[in-house]
Amino acid sequence: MTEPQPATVSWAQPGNATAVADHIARVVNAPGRKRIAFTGGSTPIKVLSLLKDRPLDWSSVTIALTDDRCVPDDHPASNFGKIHAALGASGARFERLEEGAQVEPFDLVWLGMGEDGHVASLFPHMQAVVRPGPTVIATTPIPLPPEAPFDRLTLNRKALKASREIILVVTGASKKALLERVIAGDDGYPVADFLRGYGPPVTIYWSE
Ligand SMILES: O=C(O)[C@H](O)[C@@H](O)[C@H](O)[C@H](O)COP(=O)(O)O
Repeated sequence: MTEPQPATVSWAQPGNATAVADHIARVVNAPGRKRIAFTGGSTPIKVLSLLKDRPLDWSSVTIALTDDRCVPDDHPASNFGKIHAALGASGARFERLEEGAQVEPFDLVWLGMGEDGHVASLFPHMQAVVRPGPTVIATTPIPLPPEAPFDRLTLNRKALKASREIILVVTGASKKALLERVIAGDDGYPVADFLRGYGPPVTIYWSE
């Protein structure tokens, strides 16, 4: 087991959806089998449609989710539903979130971030079933966010950090300002654990 390293953080230039799709395509095209954890939320929609239209060979890829809302796959809030709609016919293998399941390491973890600095479904305030090791846990945000008022399943911190690298894809001035505060030393947000602790290198893709 390699010694944990302090996380390094870099800002991609450009940080737009095309650049994110290029990064993911490089991982997909690498030799051998790959595991990629996809974020949920609305930011990925543009990247997913770019990836869907690219002639990539997904047959060696396992697509996992960083987290999901506890809703049926055909519910508009389902992260699995969104990702499967874009890549379900790609030939990739899909790995569902199963509470308590041990999670294998990833080649790439793709995170988004909420305005409160949450990543995956690790919220500043939440009920959470704490489990040892890299695993899937159940969380309930406190308060329930109006845009997605649901219980969640999420990879825990250890599972999210068990990756060769992390990309953090965010839009808008307020999220950029939050990240700059965290990088400058503010530990008051869940994202801080990934930018200032020990863990894989993080590339931030930011756009307006
Ligand atoms: O299920 C979710 O909501 C996500 O996994 C979550 O962590 C998301 O990345 C942020 O909430 C940002 O969401 P937006 O991209 O919609 O701003």
